[in-house]
Amino acid sequence: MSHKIVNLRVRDVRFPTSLEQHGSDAMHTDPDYSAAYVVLDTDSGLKGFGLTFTLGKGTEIVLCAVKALAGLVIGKSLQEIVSNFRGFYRLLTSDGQMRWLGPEKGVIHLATAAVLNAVWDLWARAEGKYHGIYLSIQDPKQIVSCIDFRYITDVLTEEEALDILVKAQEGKKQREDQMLKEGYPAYTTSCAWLGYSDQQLKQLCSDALKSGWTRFKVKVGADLEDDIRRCRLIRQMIGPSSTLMIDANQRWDVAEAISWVSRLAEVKPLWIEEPTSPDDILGHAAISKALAPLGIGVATGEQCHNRVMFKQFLQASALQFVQIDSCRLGSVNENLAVLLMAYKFQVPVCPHAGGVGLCELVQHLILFDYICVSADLTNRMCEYVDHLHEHFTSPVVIQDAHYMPPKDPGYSCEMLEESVNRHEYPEGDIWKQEIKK
Ligand SMILES: C[C@H](O)[C@@H](O)CC(=O)C(=O)O
Ligand SMILES: [Mg+2]
Repeated sequence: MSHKIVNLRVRDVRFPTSLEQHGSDAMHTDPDYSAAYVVLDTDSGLKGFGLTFTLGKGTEIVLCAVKALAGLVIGKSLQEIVSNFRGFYRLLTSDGQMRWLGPEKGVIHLATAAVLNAVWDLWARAEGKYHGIYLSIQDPKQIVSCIDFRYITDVLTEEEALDILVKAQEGKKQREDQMLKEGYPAYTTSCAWLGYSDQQLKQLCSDALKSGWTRFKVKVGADLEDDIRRCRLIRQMIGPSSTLMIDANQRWDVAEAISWVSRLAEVKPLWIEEPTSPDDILGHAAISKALAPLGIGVATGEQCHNRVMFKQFLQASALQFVQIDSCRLGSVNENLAVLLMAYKFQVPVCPHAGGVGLCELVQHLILFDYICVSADLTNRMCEYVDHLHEHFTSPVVIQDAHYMPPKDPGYSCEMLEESVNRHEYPEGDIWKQEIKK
């Protein structure tokens, strides 16, 4: 069946997370976790669901961008798209007029991610395989045919990518069985958003320890003395053998980042995440160099907008942990390119998932990375945040601080219709009540 796409719908879905300071950090003090939510209808009745993540205000702009891309999608059959997925990716990202809005960055790229995520969901559903994306694309040749290698062939050619994937076929079945049994290691960010009180932080941390969590991320960057107090508190609670990461969400200049993080070295963070502007590759390289003697790495990627940026971060040794994002990059297609480049540079991938639906999406990518690319779990873990999963038809399953492989076909980002209706902005009940206040 060809599954011709006959319609694309996009909705503005917002959750008032700022009311309780969930998701708050040094730069985003009041995020309302939100999404531009895309549904593709086909002539066969099969649907594809996709989204891109936003923080509330401005989601309507992403909706406009999705609508601008719709004309490139409607009328195409799934068959036509996946038989030349690289070409389709390029059609969306390199339209002769629209590429001026990016290219491959900002709102238009977020919109591209939402649309392509829905196409991947449609594909995986059409394949009907359990365990989602990573089992839907198996053949190394098919995998590389989804990637646009333009701008990255100086570090990774199609032939090299194919070679990596072919070599990783060895042991794939064992890794798959291992994941089905044990799951993929995760860390939690949900205990220590910046807006949480010490009391809340202690309670959440103690609950997380009881549930088996051993890896924790703490938001920092607003006030140094506060950071020292909060990080000491967490380190004391989790003990010396648990892993601690800190995240500044781009708060500092380069020199400030170095001196601030040096003061926090006593709590032994594994990484400092987004210490400065996400575009400052050489700044990150300087921070990496300065913090290496303290045993602290630099992690970044949640606002790294395309594969070219990741390429340069890797070339410049400007990061020690690659944080891919399922909605910032151009969907699975571009994430595949980054996973393969990270493998080539032997830098571990630890995906970003703080947001609505990101855990659901990114679990597929990291399972793919382990099973089909890296075959390595050293220094690797996937972020988990404990918010809003109840709004999805196939929410992530966490067992003993591990992501268990998804069981339903698809890309796991279909939301419950009732949740979408209630949270649609500004007409949903939730927002009508909020606006009345
Ligand atoms: C605004 C988001 O919650 C952001 O703080 C998430 C993030 O940086 C992370 O999860 O990492
Ligand atoms: Mg972060």
